[in-house]
Formats: sequence, C-alpha cells, structure tokens
Amino acid sequence: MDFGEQGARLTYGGYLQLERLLTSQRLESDPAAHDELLFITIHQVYELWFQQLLHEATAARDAMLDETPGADRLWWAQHLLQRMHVVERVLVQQVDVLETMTPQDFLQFRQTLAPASGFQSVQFRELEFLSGAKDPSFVERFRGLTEVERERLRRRLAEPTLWDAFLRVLARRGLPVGSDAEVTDSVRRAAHDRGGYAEVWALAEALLQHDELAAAWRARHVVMVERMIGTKTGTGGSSGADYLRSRLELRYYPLLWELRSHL
Ligand code: HEM
Ligand SMILES: N[C@@H](CC(=O)c1ccccc1NC=O)C(=O)O
Repeated sequence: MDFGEQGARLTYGGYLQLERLLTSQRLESDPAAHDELLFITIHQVYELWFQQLLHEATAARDAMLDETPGADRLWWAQHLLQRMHVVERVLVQQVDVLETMTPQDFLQFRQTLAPASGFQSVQFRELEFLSGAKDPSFVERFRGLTEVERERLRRRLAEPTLWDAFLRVLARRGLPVGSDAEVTDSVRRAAHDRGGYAEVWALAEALLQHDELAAAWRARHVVMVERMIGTKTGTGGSSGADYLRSRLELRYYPLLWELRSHL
C-alpha cells in the first residue's frame, strides 16, 4: 500500500507552508511564560480570519457594484455576507479560549508587549473602513506602521465601502438615494414590499447582521479586557477599558438601525 507515499509531489505540509506557519510564534518573555504561546496563537488566528473576511467583504462589495447588463450577482454578495457572519461568530466565541488565561499569568509577560496593542491591527482597521466606518485619524495616529501598511489603509479610505455598494444596488432598483431621508424611505419601501424587493431587503438584513456581530465582538472584547486588566491603562497608551467602552456605540449602518424606529 503506497497510499500517502507518492513522494516528490505536493505534500500536506508543503501546500500549507507549515514550516513557515509553525515557526512564526516567537515569544517576547524570557524565561518563557507558559501562556504566551496561547496569546500569540489566538492573535495569529484572528489575523488569518481578518484576512479571510477582507477577501469576502471585498468580493461582496464588488458583486454589488457590478453593473454589467444581465450580470446580476447580488446572490453572490448575499452568499459571501452569510459566510462572513459565520466567521464573525467564531471570532466572538474564540474569546473564551483566551479567557482560560488568568490575569496573573497574563501579567507574567504583559509588560514585554508595550507599546504594541491590538489598536495597531491594520487588518482590523481595514475591515472597519471597508464596512463603512472610515476614520482617517486612525491612519495618522498609528505609530510604527510600515509604508506598505499605511498604503493599504489609504487605499481602503479611498475605495467604496459595503454601504456605498448597497446604495448603488438601491439606485439600480430605481430607489432614490440622494439624501439620508431618501435612503431611509427606500429601504422602508423594500421592507414593506419584500416580494418586489426581495434581494434588496435580504442585503439590508445581511449588512445589519454584519454590523451586529462586529458590535458583539467589541462588547465581548471589553469584558475580557476588564477581566484581565481591570482599570489599568492599555499597552497601546489608551485609557484601556474606558477607551474600548467609548467604541461600543460605533455602528456601520446607523440608517438601518434608525429605520427600526420608523417601520
Ligand atoms: C488579554 C487579552 C486582551 C487584552 C487585555 C486586550 C486589551 C486591549 C486594550 C487595553 C486595548 C486598547 C488599546 C490600548 O491602549 O492598548 C485594546 C484594543 C484592541 N484590541 Fe485587545 N486585548 C486583548 C486581546 C485581544 C485580541 C485576542 C484581539 C484580537 C485581534 C484584540 C484586538 C484588539 C483591537 C482590534 C483593538 C483596537 C480596538 C479599537 O480601536 O476599537 N485584543 N485591547
Ligand atoms: N493592549 C493589551 C495587550 C494586548 O492585548 C495586546 C498586546 C500586543 C498585541 C496585541 C494585543 N491584543 C489586544 O490588544 C493590554 O493593555 O494589556
């Protein structure tokens, strides 16, 4: 039986670049703190999922923007947004794994991390920008960004968001999008004529779900932070949990939330 022994061809480890992947966990603590491997692994897994989410969100946006006559790809945008929701639920649940670390075990290596912090996650900020929450001040406030990273953020600031693409979908369906009031009226019309505007309403709900899951992650993250460091200031130089609480109100699609009060 030579199953699995065909040699000299593509291998599992080669295909997945495991040599690079599994040697990319370098501890800062010396002597090594037991829990630092978990801390690095969790963050690397987050960044891999962020990369996947950016891949899906970019394609969903492009599918909504596609104006090629006869090439209606809204079903594809919808499919990708649903996948994003499932990944986003994983991101929220994954916090449980990190919470198996006690605060005193975290403190064994926490001081070696400063001034690094999740605040500097470029992909996290790209996701916020692409979703619709563009804030150029983040690009300026970022310390220690490489030129490539800075350029990636600038490009995300310049390109259309998921919300911009959704507005194009409304306009193509003959629904006015000239002002916030018009957009709200248009989505309300879709909400009350779901037979006539099935895809529009489904996309609005999928965007709202994406927004809700991002809010759930922020809420989960801040509670973990309180559990780990209480009211201490962050390694990134912010006030810590207070700063993170100020971010809880962020919504990507405020009009979709306001609509709820006027349906
Ligand atoms: C022990 C666990 C963690 C603690 C104590 C913690 C703490 C903090 C603190 C205090 C901040 C505010 C910035 C600062 O001054 O440092 C922050 C921001 C942030 N953290 Fe964490 N964090 C933890 C785990 C994670 C994980 C696993 C991720 C996943 C990638 C993450 C992603 C982020 C992001 C994206 C921000 C920026 C949020 C924003 O600006 O809205 N953090 N974290
Ligand atoms: N900001 C955290 C440290 C931390 O969690 C962290 C440090 C370096 C890289 C990523 C991190 N994760 C989230 O902020 C703290 O103040 O304890």
